[in-house]
Amino acid sequence: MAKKSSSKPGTPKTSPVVEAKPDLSQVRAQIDGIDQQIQALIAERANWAHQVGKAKGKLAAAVDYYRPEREAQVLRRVVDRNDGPLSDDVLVRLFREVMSACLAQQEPLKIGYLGPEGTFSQQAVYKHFGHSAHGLPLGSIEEVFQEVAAGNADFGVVPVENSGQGTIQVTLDLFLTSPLRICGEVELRVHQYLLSRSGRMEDVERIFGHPQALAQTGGWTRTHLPGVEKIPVSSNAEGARRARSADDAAAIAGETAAIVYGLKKIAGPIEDRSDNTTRFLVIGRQAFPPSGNDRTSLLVFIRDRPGALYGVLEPLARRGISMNRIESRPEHGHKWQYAFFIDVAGHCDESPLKDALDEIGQHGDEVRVLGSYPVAIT
Ligand SMILES: O=C(O)C(=O)C[C@]1(C(=O)O)C=C[C@@H](O)C=C1
Repeated sequence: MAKKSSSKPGTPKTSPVVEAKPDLSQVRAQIDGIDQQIQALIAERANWAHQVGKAKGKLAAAVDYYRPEREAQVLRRVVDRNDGPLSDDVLVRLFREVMSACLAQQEPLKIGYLGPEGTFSQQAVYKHFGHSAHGLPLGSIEEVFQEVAAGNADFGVVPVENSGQGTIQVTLDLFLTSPLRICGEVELRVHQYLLSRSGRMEDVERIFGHPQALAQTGGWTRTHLPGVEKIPVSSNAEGARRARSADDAAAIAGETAAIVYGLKKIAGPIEDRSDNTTRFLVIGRQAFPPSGNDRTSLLVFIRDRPGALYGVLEPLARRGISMNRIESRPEHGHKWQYAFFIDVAGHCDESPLKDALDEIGQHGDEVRVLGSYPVAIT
């Protein structure tokens, strides 16, 4: 949240007086002047960002110029400086767009996501990389992993968990065999809407939606549309696409899908939980240095012996390293053996996490660092 405080150096002396009715043309003249300054400063910033690019030397592609740890530091400073009236979310969004445009001066990043256009994954891509990145809609989460691994996309954005519905297991399972690294996380507040061609609730006899979307809105649909058929599809956007071509069909999807597929809102937001949030991971081919507030995702293969899991967790707990997630999945090709996905605070190159990982490694359990990355900012 934006912090309220008394004015500080740099606060414009021309802030509008609220008591008297201001003169519209005078106020607009002020805004014109400020816009001119902002534009000049953005151009100056873009020139400096170009210099940074040169300072990095001759690199092969856009992906080589991208620095998520630096972007996180810039955005944290934006939040720290914010005295309102705009919220932290809004300011972070604006500054992300500026950095996205600055980076795209070299060449836009190519980001794979679960398509088609209009999915929440696409929203997560633009939330994290800004609109100067080039989104690449793909057919499945597996394809996102494949295209990043093959170098056809610079990064991928894949859903990993929802605050109400839990883990997206297909994503975790792909990490069991993939060489890719986790380079970031994105949290997206998910608002679901009932959408249709006509916008009339009385026309609806069938509802298309991704199984997660149908589950997130189960309470609402049972109350308001009891007995209506629910048809699971591969993505919310696919549901919107199908609803576009039938009078008696509706889709449950986000606002972006409504715009992309030309549907009207019947109702919404209709998610049962008001804090409905999906967490996405950014996957890439390289590791990045610490940003100052990082999280690390570990994949631990534990051999079948007494106290094996304790042996992994104890060195973390002893050093006061907080763990905010642990999840087990059956190991591929090893019946009744489990792999543990563990998220902990800190960066794997820094103490105390580095020391804990060294100690765990000495027990003979296989510990893979899937990635250390900046904690999501707003
Ligand atoms: O600082 C850098 O390394 C830059 O390339 C500049 C900049 C920015 O616009 O601030 C742009 C892209 C990077 O991902 C990080 C930051």
